[in-house]
Amino acid sequence: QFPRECVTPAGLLSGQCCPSPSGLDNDPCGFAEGRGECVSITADARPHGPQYPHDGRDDRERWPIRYFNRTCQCNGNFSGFNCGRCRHGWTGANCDERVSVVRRNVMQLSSDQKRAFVSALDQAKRTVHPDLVIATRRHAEILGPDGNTVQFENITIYNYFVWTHYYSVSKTFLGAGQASFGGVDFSHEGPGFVTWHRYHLLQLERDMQDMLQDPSFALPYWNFAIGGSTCDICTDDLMGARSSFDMNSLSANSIFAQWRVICESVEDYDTLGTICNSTETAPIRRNPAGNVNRPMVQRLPEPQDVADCLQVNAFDTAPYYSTSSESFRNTVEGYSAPKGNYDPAVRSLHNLAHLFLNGTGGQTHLSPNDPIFVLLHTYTDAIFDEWLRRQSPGSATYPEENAPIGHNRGYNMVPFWPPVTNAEMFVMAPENLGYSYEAQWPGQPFTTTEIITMAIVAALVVVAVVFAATTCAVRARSRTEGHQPLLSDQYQRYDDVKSQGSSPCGRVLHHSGLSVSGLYWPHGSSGRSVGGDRGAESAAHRFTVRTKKVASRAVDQLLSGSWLPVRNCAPPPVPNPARKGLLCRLTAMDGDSSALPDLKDIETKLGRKVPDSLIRSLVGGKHHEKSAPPHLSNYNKCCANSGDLKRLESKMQFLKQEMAHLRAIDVKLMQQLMSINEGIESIRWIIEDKGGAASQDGSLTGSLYSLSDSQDGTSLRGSFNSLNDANSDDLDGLSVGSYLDTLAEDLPEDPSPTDLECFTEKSVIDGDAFSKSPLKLRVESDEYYCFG
Ligand SMILES: O=C(O)c1cc2cc(O)c(O)cc2[nH]1
Repeated sequence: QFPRECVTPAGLLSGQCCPSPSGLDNDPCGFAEGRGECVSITADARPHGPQYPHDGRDDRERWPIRYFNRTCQCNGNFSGFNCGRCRHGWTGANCDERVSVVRRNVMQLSSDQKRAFVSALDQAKRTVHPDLVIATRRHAEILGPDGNTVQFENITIYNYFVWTHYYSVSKTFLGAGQASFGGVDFSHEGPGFVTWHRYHLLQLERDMQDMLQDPSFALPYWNFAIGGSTCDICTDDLMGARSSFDMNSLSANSIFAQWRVICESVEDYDTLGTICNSTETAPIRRNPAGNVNRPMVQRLPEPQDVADCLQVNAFDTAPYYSTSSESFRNTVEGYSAPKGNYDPAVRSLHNLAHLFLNGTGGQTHLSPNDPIFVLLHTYTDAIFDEWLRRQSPGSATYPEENAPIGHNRGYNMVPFWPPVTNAEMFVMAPENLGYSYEAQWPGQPFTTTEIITMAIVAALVVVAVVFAATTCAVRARSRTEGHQPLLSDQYQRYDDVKSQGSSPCGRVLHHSGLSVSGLYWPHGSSGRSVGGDRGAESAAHRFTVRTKKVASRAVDQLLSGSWLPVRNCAPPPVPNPARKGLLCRLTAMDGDSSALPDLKDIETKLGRKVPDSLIRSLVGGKHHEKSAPPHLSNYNKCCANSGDLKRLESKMQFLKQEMAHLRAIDVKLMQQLMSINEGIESIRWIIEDKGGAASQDGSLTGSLYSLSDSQDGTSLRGSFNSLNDANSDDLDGLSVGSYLDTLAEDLPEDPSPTDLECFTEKSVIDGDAFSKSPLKLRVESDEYYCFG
């Protein structure tokens, strides 16, 4: 906590700690070289939160004024208790060269790197700190019984790391015979949690760099958010496996089995007012996932917890304590649920990782004794740094006052020396502190902008698909019509195609209303709105509902190949044999020319030619397929009779009906186009409104997948259902990619028309769901599209 050279009786009495980096007298803080000067310490005097009601009783109040009130203030990038070194991130004789280290995932280190790291920790555990010593008595007793024997002692680099943590969390001693006050914590349960531990790690890293004489040494991190109940770093090449003999101990093959903890005598500290010293006692205890009394701490945090936590925007919220809700700090610390809501029963992220260790690492006054602490906290710091990177908060984001004692922005963090405030650590590490993390962050839900972009792209795809399908259908129809005038031509039903045995899809086509209806969006049928609200639909809601319907059916139909029949099932182009040949055939029917109409006469009356298809149909009706090619001259021999004329009239009547039906289909097509247009308008509405359905949940899950649909007809491979089920949306939380993966897995590689036909019949037509579905009506209606 304090430089060795400052803790003399004279130094303590003077309250000044301004050593010289060169060891020269009268050169405090390297003043002669322009490094720094000795100045009065500014201690935070702003009000702290109500948690601590014992002002004046604790040595840590207004740190470090109780011990020293003057320190070195260093110029430029000079730093350290005597301005003899550089600020973090700088190096060189003049501290004007940038330097940075990379903290990496400990699991991804090579065997040699792991060995080097473990060895470095062990060396730190055995190497006396070169500069700092620790107080072993409270300030009131710091000069010893004789008033001249300072109560400080040396401590190793690693134990100093342990001790500082202990000192920051220890209770306030209120006097012999009185219970110590535990409602105080200078490094936890407040905004300073992240800044305090950041500096704590920086100091250890720097001390180890000096010890190793390796400025590139970087502390690795443990990604503890891996879920499950396995401690992956608890192996003998890293932090120590479990002992085969004692499940609470470390394997004898681990170097850490030799370590002994400090600061265990918490009873003494609290009742006698003593302070932890450097005396090592018992081995480390650890039993990962072994707390049988608390199932909640038997599993590590999940990756999603980190993603969720990073989505919490506010750094901290009043009362800036362990009860804060919607606070990033309280969430990463682990007193809130990962999404930020405070729940006293919850332990998540950092806290959960501590408690998971279930032993030395799970008790605040002891936890750094387990070296896992280092890795656990570097990862916590990495999350903090990622949050800083995403949010780019100004210093004002950090509360200036009313945080628990020790946690205000300007408070000097206890018990570090030289004084360093929380604010100084509330900065992005790569730019300001000379280190960065090589880390990948779990996927996050989509931002509003991303959702809008995806909605637009999805809508455009749907529009393109619908247009393509429509064009295809129209082309197929026009091919059928052979570019002949509708009124005078036989319009060939797809049923006919099937009956001619030309397409196995014929039956499917007959039931095509199922999917054709899916392309229509009657206002009255959009049914349930999000969350079951049956109130008036907003434009955004209509858009999302429709986007979902169309997208789901488009995906279903495209993936199942049921749109392919637009190509496959379109009636094959009617061969266009020479008209002359056809007429000849008419006259060659067993010589029964009286059975045939006088087509030429009819043509004259109508003022136009009799369509080929009609002629063909007349020929077919007579079943004279094998007739020899007739000659046109024979045609003139044909005589009309009234029976034929009646047949012709009824044919024409039928054609008129068909025409009317076709017009109805054209109207429906127009309706589709209008609906698409409406969808586009809705998108525009969302973009202009900036709120809308897309931001209701702030995620794709919320805006696209939680859509509802009143139409719950069964669909091919069930994908229709999963997209449309209003009440149990199985897709919540799934990505589009994984949903499509699922679809793709479900589908046969090459769905044949026969598959489709069978499926349509069994699952759709006969199924109970179908009989209840409003789609049934459409299935029964005549449609000419091939949407299966
Ligand atoms: O109970 C907790 O939430 C808990 C335990 C524990 C131990 C530790 O060393 C910490 O730094 C935090 C902490 N929280």
